[in-house]
Amino acid sequence: MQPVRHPDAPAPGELLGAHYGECFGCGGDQPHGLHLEARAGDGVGITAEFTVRRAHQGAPGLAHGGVLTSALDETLGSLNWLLRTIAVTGRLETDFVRPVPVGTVLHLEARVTAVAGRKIYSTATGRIGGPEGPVAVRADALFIEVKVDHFIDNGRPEEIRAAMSDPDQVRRARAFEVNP
Ligand SMILES: CCCCCCCC(=O)SCCNC(=O)CCNC(=O)[C@H](O)C(C)(C)COP(=O)(O)OP(=O)(O)OC[C@H]1O[C@@H](n2cnc3c(N)ncnc32)[C@H](O)[C@@H]1OP(=O)(O)O
Repeated sequence: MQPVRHPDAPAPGELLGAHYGECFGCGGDQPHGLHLEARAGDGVGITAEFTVRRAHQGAPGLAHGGVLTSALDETLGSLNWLLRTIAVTGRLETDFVRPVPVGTVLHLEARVTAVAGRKIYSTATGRIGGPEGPVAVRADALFIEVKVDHFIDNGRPEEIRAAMSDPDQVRRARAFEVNP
């Protein structure tokens, strides 16, 4: 099925903000995290930027492939905001096309390609040298829709308790509420 942008999705161009302050991908409270900033795009699409820092190296002066995959995963996960669905990564296949030096701004773009029941198919690219620059990484993903209980039942209790007692966190979680 063709993906459908939820009527209450953030407007195109709107900065999405972090879904969880401790998230390695987007959280502001993770000193070595990616601090990825995502914006709603047109249709069921997202754009995001991530600056590769020293803490993200694999080889001298180059980004670690797993970190680049994390940036793609986070960007693809941000598509949840547009579907207003809670979904987790089930499968993620990454192509590394060009090396990415430290200091690079990775310009990411992701979109949902199809939805089939609980399965959400999506694709993403990361470009260097500008939003129209050459593709350095790309990924195809399958996200699976879950209930909020997925996190409550599986997360370590102390973090779950802290998140549930934080009104800001509860407000952010509501943006992902399952469609009525
Ligand atoms: C804004 C938010 C940002 C978030 C960004 C970061 C996103 C993440 O990194 S999330 C963290 C990483 N992911 C995880 O921890 C998920 C761990 N895995 C799980 O919990 C489970 O395997 C889960 C929930 C994905 C699926 O389990 P379950 O709910 O029992 O579903 P299940 O019935 O097995 O599968 C549902 C469908 O998906 C398919 N499926 C599930 N996993 C896969 C897979 N890996 N590959 C292919 N297909 C799969 C099944 O075949 C099934 O298809 P169908 O309906 O056609 O029969």
